[in-house]
Amino acid sequence: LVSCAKRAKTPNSELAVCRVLLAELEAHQDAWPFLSPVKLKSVPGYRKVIKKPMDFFTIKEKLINNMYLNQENFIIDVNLVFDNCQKFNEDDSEIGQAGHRMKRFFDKRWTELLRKQ
Ligand SMILES: Cn1cc(C(=O)NCCN)ccc1=O
Repeated sequence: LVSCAKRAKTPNSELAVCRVLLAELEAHQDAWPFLSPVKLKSVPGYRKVIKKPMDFFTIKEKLINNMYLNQENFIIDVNLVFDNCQKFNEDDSEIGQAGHRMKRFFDKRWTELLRKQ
């Protein structure tokens, strides 16, 4: 048969990759600073400095509630976690180092997973 047009990627297959990626992020040994929202009451200055807090638990909730229309919106939120971390923490701090390691891991994995599609 004449080759048919490439089937459009259904949104849920795009989001399936996001669920796989998020599970890997949560399981990473350096994920501990990012697993839940930063406690604004117990971290002085965080509320003022970080305009758009984000964390892996919030991302999971948004995935479950279909609040991501595509991969791009998911990637934006994950990168927000790491950008917030770099803004608020010194690079040589425990949390700063964890953030850099998590970002490197994420960048590697989503290019691997997306290049495969
Ligand atoms: C990502 N991040 C986390 C914390 C924190 O205190 N997390 C609780 C770990 N149990 C503080 C600053 C920050 O940028």
